[in-house]
Amino acid sequence: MRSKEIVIRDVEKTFQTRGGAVQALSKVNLNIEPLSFVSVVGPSGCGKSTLMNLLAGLDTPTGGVIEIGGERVSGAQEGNAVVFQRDLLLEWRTVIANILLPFELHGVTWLDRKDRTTNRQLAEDLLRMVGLEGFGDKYPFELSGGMRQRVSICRALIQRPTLLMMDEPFGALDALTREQMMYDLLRLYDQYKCTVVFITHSIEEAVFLSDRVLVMSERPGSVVRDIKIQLERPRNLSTRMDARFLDCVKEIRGVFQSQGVLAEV
Ligand SMILES: Nc1ncnc2c1ncn2[C@@H]1O[C@H](COP(=O)(O)OP(=O)(O)OP(=O)(O)O)[C@@H](O)[C@H]1O
Repeated sequence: MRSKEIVIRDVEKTFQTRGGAVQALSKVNLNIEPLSFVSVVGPSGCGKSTLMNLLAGLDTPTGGVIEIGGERVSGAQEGNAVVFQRDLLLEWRTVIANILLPFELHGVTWLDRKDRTTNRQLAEDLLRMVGLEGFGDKYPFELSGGMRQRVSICRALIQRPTLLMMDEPFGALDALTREQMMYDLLRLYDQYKCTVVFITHSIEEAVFLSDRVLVMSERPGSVVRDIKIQLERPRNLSTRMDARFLDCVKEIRGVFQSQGVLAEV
């Protein structure tokens, strides 16, 4: 399956809570090109996860429409994969069995010997790509936080998604692991080409990874700046010293400062 254009038109989301209505999103308008890597940054609580949940079909907008390849999103769609901040691995399954879970959920028979061999090979290839060769028979509790998140990324990619959505996937990791995960993710993106929508609090991470960074306002969130990142790929350590990288980071900081989200002491 091929990645398709995403169109988000006048999308709004209001939650009805016991304390009253909470408007999370206000008139979000966006087009996302197939195969692009788009990051979303914004202040805490501005509606980033809400937007991703709507895109993933895990919730429905209270206004506007989201279309993927011209079809209105209504419910989880084939070809979509989501990685959350918490890895959500099943503790009683080995690493390989966790990665192969989507096949079982989609009804591919576990007993089919040929599928089983091919899929296991795919899982092992992915593990090798994220530096976890030989860890297939371990259990999640035997892995570090970074290793666990690598496994959950493998589980998403084994489905060969056309749209990969990642909600703060490195948010719970230490700084060094987080940096390594960025390099790993770019390698995987290069190999497993698909559209990526990536939510992060880190401006540097967003600029380093993306073709485009969308900056959201405070709640009710909407897109207040759409920045094209014109840094060639493959990106590496020296990209982070590039004047254009630093300019983009500065521009995004400037947006937050002008909104009063970031203040200097
Ligand atoms: N299911 C829900 N019911 C009620 N309110 C909700 C629900 N989900 C989110 N909200 C509210 O919507 C707003 C946006 O939440 P959301 O989680 O999308 O923000 P976010 O930008 O992802 O935040 P963070 O960066 O802190 O993770 C918040 O005020 C939140 O309290």
